[in-house]
Amino acid sequence: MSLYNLFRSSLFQIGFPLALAIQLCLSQEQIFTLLASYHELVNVVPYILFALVILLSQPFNQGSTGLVSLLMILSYYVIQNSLIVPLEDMNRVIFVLLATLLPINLLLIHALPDKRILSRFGITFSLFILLQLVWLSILMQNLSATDVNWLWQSFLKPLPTLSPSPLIIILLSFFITIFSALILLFRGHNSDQAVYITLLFTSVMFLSFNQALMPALTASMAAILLLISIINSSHELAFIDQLTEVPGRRSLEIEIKHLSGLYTIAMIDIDHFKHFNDTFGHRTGDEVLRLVAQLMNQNKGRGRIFRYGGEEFTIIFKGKNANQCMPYLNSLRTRVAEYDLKIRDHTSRPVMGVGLKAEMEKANNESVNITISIGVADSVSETIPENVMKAADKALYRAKNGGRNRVTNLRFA
Ligand SMILES: Nc1nc2c(ncn2[C@@H]2O[C@H](COP(=O)(O)OP(=O)(O)OP(=O)(O)O)[C@@H](O)[C@H]2O)c(=O)[nH]1
Repeated sequence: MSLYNLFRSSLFQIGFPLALAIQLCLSQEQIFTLLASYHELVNVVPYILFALVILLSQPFNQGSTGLVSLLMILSYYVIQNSLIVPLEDMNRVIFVLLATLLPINLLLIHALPDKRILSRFGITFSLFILLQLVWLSILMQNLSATDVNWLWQSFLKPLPTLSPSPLIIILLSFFITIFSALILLFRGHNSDQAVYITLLFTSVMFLSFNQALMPALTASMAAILLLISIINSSHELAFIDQLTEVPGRRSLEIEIKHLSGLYTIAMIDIDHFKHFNDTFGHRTGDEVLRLVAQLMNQNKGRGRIFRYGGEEFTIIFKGKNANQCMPYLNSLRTRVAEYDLKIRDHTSRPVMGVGLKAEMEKANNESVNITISIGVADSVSETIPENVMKAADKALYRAKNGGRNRVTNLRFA
């Protein structure tokens, strides 16, 4: 698995914030000592970071991450301005309502569309949050301290030795965070990652609420991870091909600009792909593109793979001449040709011409094989990267004309 795929895997997206949260809990004493003289500043940092996330979420189309941050900034404001530890009387009501409503609102974001904050949907959700704040303040005015203390002792089961949070709140945060992690694991949207990160750190925050600086530290950690997630998703959108999940044309153009010394460029093209698409449908065609990318990824021969466009891929091998790359490219060609592709989704194919029906029925019972042609050129006789690429393209053209399913290097053709 490449480093890029590792970072993108749901397990990493769940495990990395979890490891950070555990580390934060374990080293809180040392961190508090380190930051003792910057108390005021540390308390302000979450506002700055969440405001930055909200601002960036708009142009980068990460509406859910923006809404998560909006919820966090408001909750953090309530914590800093209305909650005093140790929790007593009315502070207990604020704490319980906040520690209940925040995770539930965050969980709700999993089910909502990923729309920008400055959209009709985003504004409606913001008003919904505001409504809850109004309800909270009305409730506060109508509850007496005696009611609160009775509720606290009878139903919420405080665990003063473990945490300022009552047992029910700890369990609620715990289960909601696990549920969110499962959504991230099985669905894996960007918004799922944002909700999970925030739920995880708010759970830690409510668990160790009475520790100095802990609300500020957990909130800051969550905000930093949200910022990284926004930057990462926009990088992905710009540089990674969404279908095959390998770097796209823009990445290739940048890579080409930086090529020097010895290198080889291979241009790879799926044979008769138009016919394949026409016969089995565009969606099956997409599956083939993903499969070829996957086969290339499994054994890259230390090359970097890009989707050049359409059904064409490029591999750049640094520090190798074309001859040294031939065994790998030939083995890739053979592996693709020998791969028995089962046509899975017949019902979702577009309606096809009558003449293709027989071919389709045949495919219901049998597997299909595809082939690729490859053109190779290196920097031995040509030093300008664009020209090496043109030479590889020319070699690919020769491979196609020579009958396809072959690797051609013009120097040795
Ligand atoms: N399914 C799918 N098809 C694509 C995609 N991008 C390009 N294509 C199709 O790829 C086909 C490329 O066809 P051609 O360039 O004529 O080449 P070919 O049929 O592979 O023929 P040869 O290259 O000569 O073997 C076109 O039908 C495009 O519609 C894509 O992302 N998904």
